[in-house]
Amino acid sequence: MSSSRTQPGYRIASIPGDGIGPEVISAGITVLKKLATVLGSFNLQFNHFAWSSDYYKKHGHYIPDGGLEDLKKYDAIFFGAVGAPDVPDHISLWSLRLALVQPLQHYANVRPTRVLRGITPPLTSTAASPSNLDWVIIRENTEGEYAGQGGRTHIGKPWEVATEVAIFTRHGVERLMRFAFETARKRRRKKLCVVTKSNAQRSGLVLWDEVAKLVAQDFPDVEWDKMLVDAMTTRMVLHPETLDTIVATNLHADILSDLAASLAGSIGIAPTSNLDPTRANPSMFEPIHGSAFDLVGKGTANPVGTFWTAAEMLRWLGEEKAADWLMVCIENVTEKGVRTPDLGGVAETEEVTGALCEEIERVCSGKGGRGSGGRGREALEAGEY
Ligand SMILES: NC(=O)c1ccc[n+]([C@@H]2O[C@H](COP(=O)([O-])OP(=O)(O)OC[C@H]3O[C@@H](n4cnc5c(N)ncnc54)[C@H](O)[C@@H]3O)[C@@H](O)[C@H]2O)c1
Ligand SMILES: O=C(O)[C@H](O)[C@@H](O)C(=O)O
Ligand SMILES: [K+]
Ligand SMILES: [Mn+2]
Repeated sequence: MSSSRTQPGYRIASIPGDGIGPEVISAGITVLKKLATVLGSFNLQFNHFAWSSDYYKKHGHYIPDGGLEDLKKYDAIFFGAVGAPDVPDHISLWSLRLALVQPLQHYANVRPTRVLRGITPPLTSTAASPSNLDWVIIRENTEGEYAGQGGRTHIGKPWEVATEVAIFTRHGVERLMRFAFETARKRRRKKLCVVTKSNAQRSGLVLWDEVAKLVAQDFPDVEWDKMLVDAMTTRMVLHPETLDTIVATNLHADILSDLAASLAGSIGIAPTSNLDPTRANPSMFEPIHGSAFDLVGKGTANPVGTFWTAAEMLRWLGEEKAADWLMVCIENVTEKGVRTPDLGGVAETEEVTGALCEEIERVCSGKGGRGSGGRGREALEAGEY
């Protein structure tokens, strides 16, 4: 039997979606294929799903009948973004992204942020420097403010009523808190900050706090504290070194994670994993940003968030070493200064992608090394990463 037959193979469903989604997902697939070819230790097979706002305008739905069942046959989902100027945002988000993460029970949304090598964070006068901004935000991803409970009556009348009810279940909060404490425990500093708003939100977020306190009893080795979400923005900007793992509700973490990405350089660099930690369903991986209508077709979308996302996907699939190597190569490229305009550079998406493929060839095929510019495979194998 040839060795290639014994290699692990992964089936990936790619859903590029809208706007810059297809631009960054195409870049991500190019890089993943290059990495798999150069390493030669695993195979990736991509199948494309054309579910998007254009598809919706033609067919009247984003996900066709049986689509969710089809997706369950894959090992992972590689997602771009959804949202188009001529479809209301609540229709597109609820018909595609939320129509995937909720039924697939992706209850843990994981958003790491750190300052990649070579990137100067925008607020250099504050404490947000590479050595002290290294966080992972855990976002509750299936309930809370995104529970979908609410409605409108007397539409258009002066007495119109609209409700948007946040739902917090003990089950939902507890499984998420456990995931957050476990994440904190695996990190070097073993610190968790529980973000809340239990002064104003006196039911759901009081339950949130109580469950955090209960779960904490099972993690005596994790040092944890609690922070109101408004004050948290200040702490993130002025005292980033006091934070490590952060857990917050669906909406709070959505907002805080865009702030985190920008403090580290740009919304264009940060990844997202939508995880079903039970592994009953395939998990979904996407850059943190949306479809960015303003950038479509310009060729300047930053693909780094998607590359980092690709590394997170490989890690979840069990390809830890490949994930580490990919991160080394990504940071060699950012350090070399091949950057898109959001990071102050002049490179286009394709140039960054090409530079990363070259770096993968150089580092991962064993040609790289300490003497040849960026860091290489030897350094990685010596445990320097
Ligand atoms: N997960 C998702 O699919 C997702 C996430 C966020 C927003 N959206 C949707 O995307 C649409 C646009 O939303 P928005 O403008 O609020 O958020 P956005 O993330 O699309 O863009 C916000 C800003 O960041 C910039 N930006 C985003 N990605 C970038 C990249 N890769 N490189 C460089 N700059 C980048 C954009 O140019 C824009 O100025 C809406 O329809 C929204 O609902 C979808
Ligand atoms: O899906 C959402 O909550 C957001 O609107 C989007 O911004 C995201 O972060 O995925
Ligand atoms: K996205
Ligand atoms: Mn968001």
